[in-house]
Amino acid sequence: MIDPDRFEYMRARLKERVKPSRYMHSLGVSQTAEQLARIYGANENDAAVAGLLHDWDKALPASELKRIAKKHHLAPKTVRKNMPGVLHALTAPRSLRKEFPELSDEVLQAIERHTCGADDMSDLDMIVFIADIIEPGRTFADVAPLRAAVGQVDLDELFYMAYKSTLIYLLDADMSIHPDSLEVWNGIVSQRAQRMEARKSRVIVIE
Ligand SMILES: Nc1ncnc2c1ncn2[C@@H]1O[C@H](COP(=O)(O)OP(=O)(O)O)[C@@H](O)[C@H]1O
Repeated sequence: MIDPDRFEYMRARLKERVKPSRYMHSLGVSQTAEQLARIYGANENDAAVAGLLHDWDKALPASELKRIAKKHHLAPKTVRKNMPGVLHALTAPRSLRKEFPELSDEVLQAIERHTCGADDMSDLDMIVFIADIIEPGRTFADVAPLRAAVGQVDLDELFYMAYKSTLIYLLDADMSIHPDSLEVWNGIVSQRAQRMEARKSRVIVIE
């Protein structure tokens, strides 16, 4: 359980660090992640904190993000050069660990994975990833079906929908895609196929 005063302190520190619109987005992600955690049975405090701090390094200049990523081997050269937008997620755990030593590995991992995901996402990882996309301030064209699916589909399915919409967005915008994302996507679709298959065989048994 996080101490409310500590949460307030984190909020205040974030407010000093990012621009107002990013701060509002972070509050939205925090609240949405907390709601998702309540609905899907994850730790609500962890979700609120990870959501709040997920964009901690977002305001750092690209040159600084690239320097940190290079120094600590966080991303290959092609990612540092062509997709600097993903670097803030990879660098944040390092600075957050120094700033707030009480943050758990689970929370830091969810922050690290909020942009590109990973092939073994925890429930908390998925919750923060999804909350980043559907928080109330987001106005993407295809955000409505994602919001409508909350609580109607299981968390894996919601993550599948959110990841797919991110990839479609990147393709539509002619943006580079992190090379690991294809592997993540392949894992998502193969696990989904297995879930569908398992569901089908359960239905046959009942019939
Ligand atoms: N898998 C990916 N490969 C490359 N770029 C990505 C990927 N996912 C997101 N991005 C880009 O990285 C940037 C930061 O992503 P993110 O932190 O999720 O979004 P935002 O800054 O809107 O909160 C965005 O410009 C986004 O388009």
